Amino acid sequence: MIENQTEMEEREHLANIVSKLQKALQTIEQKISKAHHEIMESKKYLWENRSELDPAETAANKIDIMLTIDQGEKAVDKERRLRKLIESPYFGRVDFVLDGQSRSDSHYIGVHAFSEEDSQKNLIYDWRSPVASMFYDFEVGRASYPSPAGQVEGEVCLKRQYKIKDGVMQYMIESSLNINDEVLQRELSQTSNEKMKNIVATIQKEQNVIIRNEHSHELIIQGVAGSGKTSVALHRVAFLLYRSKGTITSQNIWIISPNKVFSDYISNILPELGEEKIMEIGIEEIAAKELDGVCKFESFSQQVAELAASNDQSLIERIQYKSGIEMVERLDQFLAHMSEASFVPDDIAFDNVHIAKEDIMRAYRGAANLPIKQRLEKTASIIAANARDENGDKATAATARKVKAAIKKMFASLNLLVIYKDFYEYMGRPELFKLKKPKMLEFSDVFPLVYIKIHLEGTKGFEEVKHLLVDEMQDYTPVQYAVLSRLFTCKKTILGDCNQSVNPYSSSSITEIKKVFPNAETVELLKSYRSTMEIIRFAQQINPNSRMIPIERHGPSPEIKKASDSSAELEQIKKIIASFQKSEQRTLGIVCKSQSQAEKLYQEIASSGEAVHLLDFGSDQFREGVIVTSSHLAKGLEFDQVLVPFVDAENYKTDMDRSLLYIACTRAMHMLTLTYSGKASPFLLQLVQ
Ligand SMILES: Nc1ncnc2c1ncn2[C@@H]1O[C@H](COP(=O)(O)OP(=O)(O)OP(=O)(O)O)[C@@H](O)[C@H]1O
Repeated sequence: MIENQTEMEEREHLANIVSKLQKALQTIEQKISKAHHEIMESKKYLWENRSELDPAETAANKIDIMLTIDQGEKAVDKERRLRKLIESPYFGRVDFVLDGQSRSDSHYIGVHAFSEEDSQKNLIYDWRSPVASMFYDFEVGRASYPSPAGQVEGEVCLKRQYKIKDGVMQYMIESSLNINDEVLQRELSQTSNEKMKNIVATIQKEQNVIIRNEHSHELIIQGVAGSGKTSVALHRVAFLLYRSKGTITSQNIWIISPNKVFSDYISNILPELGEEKIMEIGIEEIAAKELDGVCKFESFSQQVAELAASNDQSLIERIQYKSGIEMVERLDQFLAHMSEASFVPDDIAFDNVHIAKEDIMRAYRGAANLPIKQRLEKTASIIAANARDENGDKATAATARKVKAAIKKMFASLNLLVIYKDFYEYMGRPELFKLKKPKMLEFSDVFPLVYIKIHLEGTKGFEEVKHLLVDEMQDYTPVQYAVLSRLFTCKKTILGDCNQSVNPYSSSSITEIKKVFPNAETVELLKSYRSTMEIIRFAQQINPNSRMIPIERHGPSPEIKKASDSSAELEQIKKIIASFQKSEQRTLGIVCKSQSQAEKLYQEIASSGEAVHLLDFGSDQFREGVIVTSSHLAKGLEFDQVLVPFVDAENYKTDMDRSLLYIACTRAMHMLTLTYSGKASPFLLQLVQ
């Protein structure tokens, strides 16, 4: 017999669960208040009796207080989960009959688990539990889920989806093959807001495989724009935290985030899923830490801005040379050469101590697996420890020190910048090393230099990190990956889209990334969930390489508006803003090619009294309303409506411009408009009638 078969029965079941959740909430609130009272009382007791208590008693009381605080914090955490469940206890249900049995068991699936206190019966299963995987992976029919004893086989005899808001069921859908789509459609047609949403209720099968992958040491996710890469990666973190409770905490999972606005945008997901935020770090922070005291460097965004503003061929050549996969090989070849050629031993003869250069070389060769500075240190220590005078007596401490110093001087130069310059001499390309200013590197030199530094000095790395997420993988070069692989030896999830590079001269393809991580597993996501079919088809004309498969969701066709001149274009932009302000939509992104264009346009719009926000590299928050920004900063974000201004032939003409235009257009969920004056960009030729 199937329990809660009719909608009426489901509503009763829901009311029953909500009432149990409320009862559990009351109990936990009482616990919290009791813990609070106990802490206050214990502190009062400690204070009032401070002169009579001996140190052991004081310490014991303090430990008691700490334990109560710890229990209180756990209770507060539980309270938060219960409140969330009361709003929406579950979103799915699978009824499963185990092979060999006749009775089915119902499993209601929610963001968190909930069980009855007395009976310990599971009333709601966590979406990450093994049994819940069937909800994402199977329709009605044969199914299985993993268990410690092996795969559990059986039959799903019922699958339902629910939308419950504020404890009230808004709709309930019986599963058939395309039901998933219907719920998904409803979710996708909603307006955006300033934070990324969780997708637990509608995770797709191909996404679920990635989320639950526990075996890959490196997992590379290549996904088209809007395919849910970032969402999936964050749900994967929540899954890994659930599976590794007790061994990994959110402090052990780090994300290399492209900028602070993006970090803010995604910051909600893990707390919504009942986990704490993970640690984040920017690639430039990593470089700054490694190059502290060595030199300063320009930022990646400065490099992108420079390229977007000019077509400096020698700069492009410098960047391309340092961004290819061959760069790692070249550096390895140079480092192997340098560590041998730069060490020129000589015979030592002082204080009656004689050491042959062959012995010094032998010791140096014996320490070949160490970074150069440590290798020299070890060579010097071994030779000094074995140094004997003419009588066969051990060298004195003072002589040993002199021996050590002499050996270290046998290495040509340990100055990092000198060695880096030598690299280009060795390659016969000295013109490729150009400082931005004295002691200020171009961005493309930063990671080759860090790579050399690691070989020279070694690194402690980031041992506390047990899993690393790298988003926007296409924007990192093979040398950057080679550095990351040395600094972070942990498991990694690397995600991005090779069609969304903000700097095609330094972008990496999957093949290149895989050369650094040869054992990585690669998965591809082709279905795009963010934008309507009309927007996706439009974006595909701009970038014909894109293999996006749109999901069947429709909206207005993107519009290209021509203005007679730039001031008429500005008027058009203001009109679009005005009609957005009157609509139900919550976010309008005005996405310019460069940050300087965004700043200028922002000033022009703001000066006419419009409420607009400028997002720049100093911003740390994504907001609702009208936002003016650049493609570079908008990457990873999304807006209900996108307006791309200045799409004229002068502004959008290079490969890099094409990539930036594609990124801008694929930020739109429901509506897209492009404006220009003069001649349209060649990328719009097929689109402008
Ligand atoms: N299974 C899903 N159910 C509901 N919404 C989804 C699902 N997968 C993705 N989405 C939605 O699609 C949009 C794009 O997701 P996300 O930003 O994670 O994609 P992305 O691949 O990282 O995009 P991009 O590379 O273009 O920045 C978001 O609004 C997300 O909520």
